[in-house]
Amino acid sequence: MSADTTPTGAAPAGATPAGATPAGAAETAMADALGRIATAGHLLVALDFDGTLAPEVDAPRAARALPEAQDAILRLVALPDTSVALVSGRALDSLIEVAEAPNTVLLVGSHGVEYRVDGEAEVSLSPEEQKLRGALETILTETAAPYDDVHVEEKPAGFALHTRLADESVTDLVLAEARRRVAAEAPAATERVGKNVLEFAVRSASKGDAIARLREITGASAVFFAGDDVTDEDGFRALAAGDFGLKSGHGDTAAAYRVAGPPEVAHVLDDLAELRAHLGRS
Ligand SMILES: O=P(O)(O)OC[C@H]1O[C@H](O[C@H]2O[C@H](CO)[C@@H](O)[C@H](O)[C@H]2O)[C@H](O)[C@@H](O)[C@@H]1O
Repeated sequence: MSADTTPTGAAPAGATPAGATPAGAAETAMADALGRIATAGHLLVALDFDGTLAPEVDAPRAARALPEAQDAILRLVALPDTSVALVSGRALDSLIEVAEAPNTVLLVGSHGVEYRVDGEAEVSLSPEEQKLRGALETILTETAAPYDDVHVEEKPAGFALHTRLADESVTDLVLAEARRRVAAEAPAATERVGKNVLEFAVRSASKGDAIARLREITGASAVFFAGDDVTDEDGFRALAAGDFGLKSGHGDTAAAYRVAGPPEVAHVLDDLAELRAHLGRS
């Protein structure tokens, strides 16, 4: 395998393998597992976007998948009995803008709230959800307003507070104030924590729900899922025996395998596309 793995260990999905296995053994175990999943009867390749396909950048609209990752996705989605899905925390419109993916790639936005699976997607909120979303908008825009380096991202079912550009003391203040007001004024909201982002939403769907739904829609016999952030852990926990979970970067994880970041994820996808194109399927 050409992927430059940072071997934090290999273990069944659901385990936390960090540091459990010597470097060479982990790399071999990962190569073996990739070889096995490449032969799945119907393979679903589900991929997080930011921090997995695309390196992190300060402006969310500027994020793009690495060219090698984009190329591997196009090769995978062109293979028979192979589905590719992007499973992102971004609003679907934002994902469509940055991912530049063909229509054959399935898209899941807002951590499992929005789907582009068969035609146009639309999120229709109930009156109660609209009211809750309105309360969240007020709370988060008022909380961010005093700070130039904090911005609010609008999503169909919620809002995200971005603090990447703020210093630590401002970040601490803003997050505490947002949580205090949401607890008091919008307690039904779902909180999601990510890298320099705190989101509140009116729906509690997760990437685990998305993996389960995509597995059903595609009829996949095995799932490959790669992600980097806290919310991707729901996706890793939805994997089963015979699936393949790949963590991008540092942090505790339920994924069985880990690489250093987006360039290494792209190498693994390249290997997977190559293997699946040339191996028979089971
Ligand atoms: O599930 P993902 O596809 O990983 O989306 C998670 C969040 O990604 C975006 O924010 C993150 O990436 C930005 C661009 O690199 C970065 O500036 C920000 O600090 C990160 O949190 C997106 O803006 C969010 O809506 C997603 O929830």
